[in-house]
Amino acid sequence: MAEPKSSEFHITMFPWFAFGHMTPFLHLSNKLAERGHRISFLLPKKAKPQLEHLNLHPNLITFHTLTIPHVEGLPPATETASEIPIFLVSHLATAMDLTRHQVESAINDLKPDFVFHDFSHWITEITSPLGIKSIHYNVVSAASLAIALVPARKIDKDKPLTEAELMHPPAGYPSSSVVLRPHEARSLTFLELEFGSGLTFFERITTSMKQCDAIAVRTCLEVEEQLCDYMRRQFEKPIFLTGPVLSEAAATMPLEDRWAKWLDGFEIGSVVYCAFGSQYILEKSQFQELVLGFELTGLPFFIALKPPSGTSTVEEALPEGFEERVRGRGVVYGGWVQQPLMLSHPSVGGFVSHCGFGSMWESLMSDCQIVLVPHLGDQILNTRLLADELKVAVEVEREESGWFSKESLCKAIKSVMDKDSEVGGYGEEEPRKVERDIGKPRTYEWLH
Ligand SMILES: O=c1ccn([C@@H]2O[C@H](COP(=O)(O)OP(=O)(O)O[C@H]3OC[C@@H](O)[C@H](O)[C@H]3O)[C@@H](O)[C@H]2O)c(=O)[nH]1
Ligand SMILES: [O-]c1cc(O)cc2[o+]c(-c3ccc(O)cc3)c(O[C@@H]3O[C@H](CO)[C@@H](O)[C@H](O)[C@H]3O)cc12
Repeated sequence: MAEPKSSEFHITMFPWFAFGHMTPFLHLSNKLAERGHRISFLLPKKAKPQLEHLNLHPNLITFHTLTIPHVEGLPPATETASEIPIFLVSHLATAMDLTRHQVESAINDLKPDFVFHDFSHWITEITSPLGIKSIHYNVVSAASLAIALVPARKIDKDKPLTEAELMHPPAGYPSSSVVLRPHEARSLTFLELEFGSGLTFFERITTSMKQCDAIAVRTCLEVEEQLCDYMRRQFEKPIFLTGPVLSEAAATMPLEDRWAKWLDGFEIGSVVYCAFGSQYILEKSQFQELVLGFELTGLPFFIALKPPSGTSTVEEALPEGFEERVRGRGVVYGGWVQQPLMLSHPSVGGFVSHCGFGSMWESLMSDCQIVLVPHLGDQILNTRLLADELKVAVEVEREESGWFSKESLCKAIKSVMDKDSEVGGYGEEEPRKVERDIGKPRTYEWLH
């Protein structure tokens, strides 16, 4: 009699060389390892020491490093997207494609049951002949995918779409609120640009999603049911939803003492925290307007942002006299903080976010009121999802040029933080959060 097939799988992870991708792939690996599955995680050499502390199951999750070849146009020794400006990432995609023979030899040696991948459109040429299932795991919202990266979005390399055409969602797109406004259409022009040698971003991702055995998305039905259904119809294949898959490693560490002590000095739910993710850098004038907007609220605040362009510290970029005026109630910090722990500190009651997909989930899973200031493509769509479709956040009003004033930021913050306001108003006993209760995320299917 044949041996019964083991229900524990061996899975190879091969994410895009950006921390916004490798980190959620590792969180998913932790969840799968919790269920007894074994993971071989392929990543650039330099990324390994930065991710090791997030590996909660070193007995089951093994890192396999890749040597990233040099590609003309990239600074020497570049291995991840966080080391280069955004306009150079296309060359990093070329470098990723050049690791193909290393990936092929790893897969041949490891013989996994599944390969989870995202930006390697060629992976099925390796997995299919070996009978290995490939899963394209998307770490961005279903909204961002459904509006831009589906077969119904007709993109012809030889006839680029105009901004007006890009603004219109593809045929059958199910939402009238998760859409771009006319002046935002340019945020999708990158779809038609080369991403790696000889193919566009659109071609890379849609080829990968068409050829894989199944698509997975880091989302849940409560938040994106219709959009996931649309994706399933577009690609005519199963869509597996993983839920938000947040880091459990982060929750086990304490918040840095200096920040915990500072926050302890304020009333419950009174401090507004602000951060815009790992990539975006504000212009100096917009940075100054932002901090002045916080000053105007009169509320305690903690801003963790990179120094704006043209400066090397946040201190040198602050407006005249700002530090003295907000001393004791406001911090502007130019370094990295433990965001999930900041959001769960009892004194923090508001989060001003760029709505990157990681921050979007962290804000939804926290008790904070949410104010959104999106900057790039998918952040705008995530913002529309939270503010206009789910109505659990408030978006800061911008001018057509993209500029937001200190007054509009202050107005948005006060609208959610003010006890007497319509959205943020206190009920009988507890502060009433903008309606939000997604409880345990519901997924279509989950890899057991
Ligand atoms: O000071 C900080 C700032 C940020 N963070 C963490 O860094 C992560 C940032 O990830 P986000 O997805 O929110 O934003 P990023 O801008 O870094 O990511 C980018 O790539 C992935 C896309 O989905 C995002 O939309 C895009 O903005 C969050 O998990 C957040 O908790 C900190 O821990 N400390
Ligand atoms: O900006 C984006 C707008 C949009 O509508 C869709 C996407 O999709 C993806 C994407 C991410 C992961 C996938 O498996 C598929 C699609 C985006 O990814 C980002 O692309 C950048 C290239 O311009 C890259 O630098 C960044 O690291 C990716 O996270 C962006 C959008």
